[in-house]
Amino acid sequence: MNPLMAPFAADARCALSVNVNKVALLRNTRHLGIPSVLRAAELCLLAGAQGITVHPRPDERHIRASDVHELAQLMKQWPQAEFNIEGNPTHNLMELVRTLRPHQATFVPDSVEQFTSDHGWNLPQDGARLAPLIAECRQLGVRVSLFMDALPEAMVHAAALGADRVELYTEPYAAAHGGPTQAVQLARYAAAAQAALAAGLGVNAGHDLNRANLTDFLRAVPGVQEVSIGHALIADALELGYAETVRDYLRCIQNAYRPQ
Ligand SMILES: CC(=O)[C@@H](O)[C@H](O)COP(=O)(O)O
Ligand SMILES: NCC(=O)COP(=O)(O)O
Repeated sequence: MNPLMAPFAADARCALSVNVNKVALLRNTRHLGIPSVLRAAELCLLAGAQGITVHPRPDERHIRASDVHELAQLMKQWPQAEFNIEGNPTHNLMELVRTLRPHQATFVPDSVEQFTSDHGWNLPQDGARLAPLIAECRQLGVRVSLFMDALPEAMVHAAALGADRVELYTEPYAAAHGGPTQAVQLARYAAAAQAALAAGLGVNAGHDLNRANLTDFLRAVPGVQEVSIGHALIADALELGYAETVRDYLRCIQNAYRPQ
């Protein structure tokens, strides 16, 4: 085995799920099939990532439905790792979930041509549309996570809909990191996570997390079971390679649980 690929003793408390959207974005600028989304996922898993995330958008600007099918096949070779498919369940997500039954479906309230995700569900307002789709996923054996702003009062509504987890939308924290409002933001996320845990939900987090802001986030926010990271991680990998980059993110997670 290539020594660069030796397994990394990752902290099991918080899984790193690598979002490979941006590999597909680069691939789609030619008709050559490079860089390979499948190979990227495989290299990240070999380096110790505990999951792969994709967010196939309806316009297929990056991840295509065919990528999701191929990745689902690949994931069968990685029984300890999880496959997380994100998207709007009223657009293209449910068809993929019904066919492929990933470990987790993350419901995101994006419009069809959304530039990137920038808000969570509005609960209880969106609840009536979501409840039957959540129930269907759970019947299929697929865990449901709802993409949510860090609003403690909304967590009880997410639990009442039957969701298993929430994914806290972390862009506002990432934007505040290193500035005067970082502590205020972290307190908001900690309160939202506590409310989610108290309501019986698991807690995921993602959007604009990176090597600079990840450890501080996990130190402050209790019970985060999974972070899904794509944009910054794939950008880092262009400089460092997938293996070194994934390991560096796993180190950031480990450091969060070390005594300070
Ligand atoms: C829900 C979420 O935060 C991510 O899925 C993010 O939206 C990635 O999507 P893009 O890669 O299209 O920006
Ligand atoms: N759910 C968030 C995700 O998958 C990746 O978001 P980003 O790191 O690309 O911002």
